[in-house]
Formats: sequence, C-alpha cells, structure tokens
Amino acid sequence: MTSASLQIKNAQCQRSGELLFAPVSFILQPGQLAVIAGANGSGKTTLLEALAGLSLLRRGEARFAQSAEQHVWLQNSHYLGHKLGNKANLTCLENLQFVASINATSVTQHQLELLLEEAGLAGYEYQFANDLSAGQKKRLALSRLLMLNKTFWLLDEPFVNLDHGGCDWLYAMIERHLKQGGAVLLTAHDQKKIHALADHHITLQPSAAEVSS
Ligand SMILES: Nc1ncnc2c1ncn2[C@@H]1O[C@H](COP(=O)(O)OP(=O)(O)OP(=O)(O)O)[C@@H](O)[C@H]1O
Repeated sequence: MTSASLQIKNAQCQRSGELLFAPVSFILQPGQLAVIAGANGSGKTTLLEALAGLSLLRRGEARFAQSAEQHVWLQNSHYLGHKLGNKANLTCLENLQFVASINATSVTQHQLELLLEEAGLAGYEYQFANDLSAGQKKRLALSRLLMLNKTFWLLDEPFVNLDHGGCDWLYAMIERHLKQGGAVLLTAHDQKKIHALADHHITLQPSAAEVSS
C-alpha cells in the first residue's frame, strides 16, 4: 500500500454553468478519514466523481503525493458510487472473480468464499447479483474493497441500504483500513459514529460565484 497523501486545494465543481459549492481544501494523510456532508444537491457526489477521475474539477486541484500525475492516484484508489457496478447476470462469486481478473489480483475461490462470508453473504455465492436485496447488493460491492489492496477508498454514501449489522461491519472495515495506513474519503448524512472517527469534516456550502467562460 502506498503511503502518499492527497492534497485538495480550493476544489470546486460545476453543473449547468454554476459552481455548486464554495472552495474545499484539505489534506488527506495516510490513516485519515474525511467525511463530506451537505444538503441534498450540494454537490457531494459531483465532487467525489471528480476526485475519482470521472469528471473534472471546475476550479482548484487535487494532487496526489505532491505530483500532478493523476494516473498514480487512480491506480491507488477505489471508487464506489451510487451505481454499485455489480454485474447483474453474474453470481456473487463470479462478480468478485471478474473484479479480481480486471485488477490482476490473484485470489482463490476459497478466499472469495471467506470474503463473501465476512460480507454477510454466505449462502449467496451462486446467487445472481440481480437477485440480491438492495443491502446485499451493497455488501457485494463493498466486499471488493477487501479484495483489492487499494490505499484510497472513495465511497459515496456507503452506509445507505445497510442494516445495523452491515453498518457495524463497514465501520470496522474502515477503522481497520485506517489503522493499516489506508485513507478514506466518504459522503454520509447522519452516521454519528463515522463522523466521530473522521479527521476531516467537510460540509459543502453554496457558492455565490458564477462560472465565467
Ligand atoms: N447528471 C446530472 N446532470 C445535470 N445536473 C446534475 C446531474 N447530477 C446532479 N446534478 C445536479 O448537480 C447538483 C449536485 O448534485 P449531487 O448529486 O452532486 O449532490 P449531492 O450533494 O450528492 O446530493 P444528495 O445528498 O441528494 O445525494 C444538484 O443540483 C443536481 O441537480
């Protein structure tokens, strides 16, 4: 796992020609958690997508390890958005095998079975992802984090759809990742426990400024 930091300086995103939120700055160090909060529509998902390389920041910058090389950051990070990325017509096991193969990760079927068990999906190994409940789909998507050895986790509302047990599991997973030197950037609304664990609390505030062309 790399031990580099992520520096976010005066970051702003736009939609329909308008800046969504006032500039955001913080440095995410190894072992740290940043929680991004804000009202519905304030731009949390848009910011996370930009940091995950799916779109561009409108202003400011995100620098990884003091370098502008975004591909290094992307290689070391794993993004989980609202669209979970499970393959509906593959089983739980096949989903993990697929993700392992495209990430050149070597893993045995037994290891994957243990991983699914940890995710609360024992007994669902051969069930199609399409036939899982919303919370089970989330658990399957989150179990990828355990399989891939990525330093930075970018998680958009990861607690949504999880039951109490699922929330405890995810919380413990994040805590362990931080202790191992990983870093986590996530969005959350009313998760008091995860807010208490956070090193950075970022609440997106509306931006007054218009984007000039
Ligand atoms: N695909 C899109 N095309 C155009 N505008 C969009 C699109 N997605 C979101 N927006 C707009 O961008 C703004 C920010 O949306 P975003 O999803 O980033 O907010 P959010 O803080 O994550 O909200 P929530 O808490 O509801 O998930 C909103 O005003 C929304 O209407």
